[in-house]
Amino acid sequence: MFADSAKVFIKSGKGGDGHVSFRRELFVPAGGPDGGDGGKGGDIIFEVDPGLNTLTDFRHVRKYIAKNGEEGGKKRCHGANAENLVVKVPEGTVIKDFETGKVIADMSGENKREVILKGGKGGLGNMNFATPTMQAPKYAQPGQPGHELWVQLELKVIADVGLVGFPNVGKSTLLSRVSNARPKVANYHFTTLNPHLGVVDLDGSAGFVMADIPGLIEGASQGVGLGHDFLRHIERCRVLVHVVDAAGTEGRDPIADIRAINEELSAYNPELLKKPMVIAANKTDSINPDDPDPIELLKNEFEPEGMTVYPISAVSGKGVRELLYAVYHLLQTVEQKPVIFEKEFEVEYAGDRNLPYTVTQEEEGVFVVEGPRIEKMLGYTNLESEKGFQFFQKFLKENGILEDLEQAGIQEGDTVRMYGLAFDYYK
Ligand SMILES: Nc1nc2c(ncn2[C@@H]2O[C@H](COP(=O)(O)OP(=O)(O)OP(=O)(O)O)[C@@H](O)[C@H]2O)c(=O)[nH]1
Repeated sequence: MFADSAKVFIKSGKGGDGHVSFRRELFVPAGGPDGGDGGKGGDIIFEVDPGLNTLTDFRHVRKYIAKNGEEGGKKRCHGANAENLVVKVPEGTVIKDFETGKVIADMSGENKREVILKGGKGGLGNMNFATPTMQAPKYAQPGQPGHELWVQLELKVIADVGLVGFPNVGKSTLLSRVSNARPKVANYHFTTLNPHLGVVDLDGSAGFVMADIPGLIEGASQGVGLGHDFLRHIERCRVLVHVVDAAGTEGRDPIADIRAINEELSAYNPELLKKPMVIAANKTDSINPDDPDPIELLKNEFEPEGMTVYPISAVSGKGVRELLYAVYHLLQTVEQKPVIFEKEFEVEYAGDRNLPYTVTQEEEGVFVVEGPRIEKMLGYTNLESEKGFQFFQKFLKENGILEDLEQAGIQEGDTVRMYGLAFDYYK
């Protein structure tokens, strides 16, 4: 069974307590303190395992608890550090705080391993606390507690091309025809409960990954039906193929269907409409010749908007090759921006709601901050000045992202472009 989301509990280990003890030696009546330090608690680390492609295992094992550090011992013995607990996830797993929904980590691209919860530090043993005035300290530090959190794991399928369309228009049939994927095909709605991936192989050399994004219906952007679960998968596709039932076999109107789907896409994330789209006008084998030609109608409606219409029959295979080559060529034209660093974060606004922002590193030394209200968060800061840069750093620090950015290599003098609703600013 395929699972693309799971809720799990994670907990890092507590640090071992420091030890209180005194040297006991023959003929040395009052030996000094020799209580050792406690060991560090285990971290919770998430790591990408390229062999995994589902979150199914997390439906069975839902608790991941790292071991505690060992207590310090006498004779200055350092307690053992606990082993870190490494949780293996498929590439494309997004880890969110279950309570707040805030993204903690996105295990995609370069990000293959990330410490999600740090184990507690071990406490210092009493050997550390001897001073000239207090030569026999009877206390040691306790180990620091571990951290615990419920996290939501979500798997974003990374496909080059996404098939979108209402149920029963023939998406599964098309995907199974053109790829090695064999999704279930049946004549009832929501046949396909999982997004299916298929590798489309064109003449053995060129190819791409295509996903059947099932269950997209009106209201999906509000979570109706399988709603958000599937819209999420579309975000990373580079090209979208609208599959419609050109024959209108279930009384569907292909033009209205495409408009409705685009509205759902836009309501979920307006950026989705910027992706290149083509139309696969399916079921041409059952078009009623007495009706007005649906292909012509679709062309007149959508080609002026830049969406090319390809008449196909997924069942007979007619027109499918032309569609695939067109999609392949379109993919070549879409520039794939390598994102070096990407982080989502939220900023409290007007005390009662959080606004979402992202920081992206587009290339060496160029960072982009995007969000709804840039001027509110930074004022009219001039980043060129040292003061401006410090202000920006402070802002990033307060929002918990400076550390990540420093790791990604941000430094004074880097370009920071900021895009907001109110104004665009860049140095
Ligand atoms: N006549 C005809 N029927 C087709 C064609 N393509 C698909 N069908 C039929 O349409 C029905 C639905 O096809 P599916 O491939 O399951 O549709 P889907 O869009 O994947 O549907 P969901 O999985 O519910 O989202 C099936 O009965 C198919 O046999 C075609 O080119 N011509």
